[in-house]
Amino acid sequence: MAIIEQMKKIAFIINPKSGTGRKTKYPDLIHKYFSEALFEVDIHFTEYANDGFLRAKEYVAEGYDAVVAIGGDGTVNEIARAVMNSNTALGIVPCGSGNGLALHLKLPLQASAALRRISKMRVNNIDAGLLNNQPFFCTAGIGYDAYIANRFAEAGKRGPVVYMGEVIFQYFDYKSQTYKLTFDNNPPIERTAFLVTFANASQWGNNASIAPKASVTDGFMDVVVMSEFPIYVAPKISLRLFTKQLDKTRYVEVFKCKKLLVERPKEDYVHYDGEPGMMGEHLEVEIVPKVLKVLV
Ligand SMILES: Nc1ncnc2c1ncn2[C@@H]1O[C@H](COP(=O)(O)OP(=O)(O)OP(=O)(O)O)[C@@H](O)[C@H]1O
Repeated sequence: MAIIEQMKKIAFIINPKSGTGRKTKYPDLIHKYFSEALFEVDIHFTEYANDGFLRAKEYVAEGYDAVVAIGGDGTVNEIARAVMNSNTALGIVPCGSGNGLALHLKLPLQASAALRRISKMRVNNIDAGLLNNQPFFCTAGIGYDAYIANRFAEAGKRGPVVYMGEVIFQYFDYKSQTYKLTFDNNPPIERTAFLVTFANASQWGNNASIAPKASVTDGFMDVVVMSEFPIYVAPKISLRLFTKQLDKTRYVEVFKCKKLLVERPKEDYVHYDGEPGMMGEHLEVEIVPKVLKVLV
């Protein structure tokens, strides 16, 4: 961990659509913690999806020391993608529905506390994941969680209540799939799985610890393969998910690797940091060590 000295230029990108709370309070709060004497501050409210990525790229080109994402994991992903492999650090003020990376990094969840922490400008370098070259920083996945991410996006409403509703009601319709998995240089294995999560960090968000032992600085990805389970064990699995013991259930296998090839029956849903997407039957997932500077 190092301290960035003479930190001057910091930008804040606010996603007004993230989570459920209003974002109008942020400019005043930011000016409270980032005095003009010490910081050159710029604030940008996103106007459309991917605006955060494009604006953050401009901040990188303009030599900003940090770009702070004020939003959920989708906003964090957009800005992290833009600043990775540069000298610009990512800051996070979590205000989404899941806040997976912020929770994994144990960052303050409350806005004032998060801004105060960011103003200290402490930097750590973390790994990133690539799913068919699409960067993710927390988790990406296929199977049920990807299906849910896509359903949640289609629901048009945000928030944990809508999300949990999707998780519970879609369970009954979802059919597990068979995947061929090749970890690093090992012989391929086949698994029929309810979901497969590629974890750089431990969290899906909301403290649901899908890969309790995952580290964002170890240069490895934890791959969680969950097989289909009878509905009566769902409460026990949920309990283990929220008590960081999911790896102890017999429906879960965890593999550590740097690279994974997945072959699946057809083009299908994926998610990266909870963002919905569609990809082909061949997937290549890998970890790229220490490519993102984060304010911790
Ligand atoms: N102004 C905007 N209008 C519409 N969509 C936007 C806008 N700005 C950003 N987005 C998109 O909003 C989506 C959701 O944002 P984000 O993930 O930050 O919030 P969330 O879904 O509420 O939180 P979480 O991911 O933690 O559950 C992202 O896909 C992002 O690209």
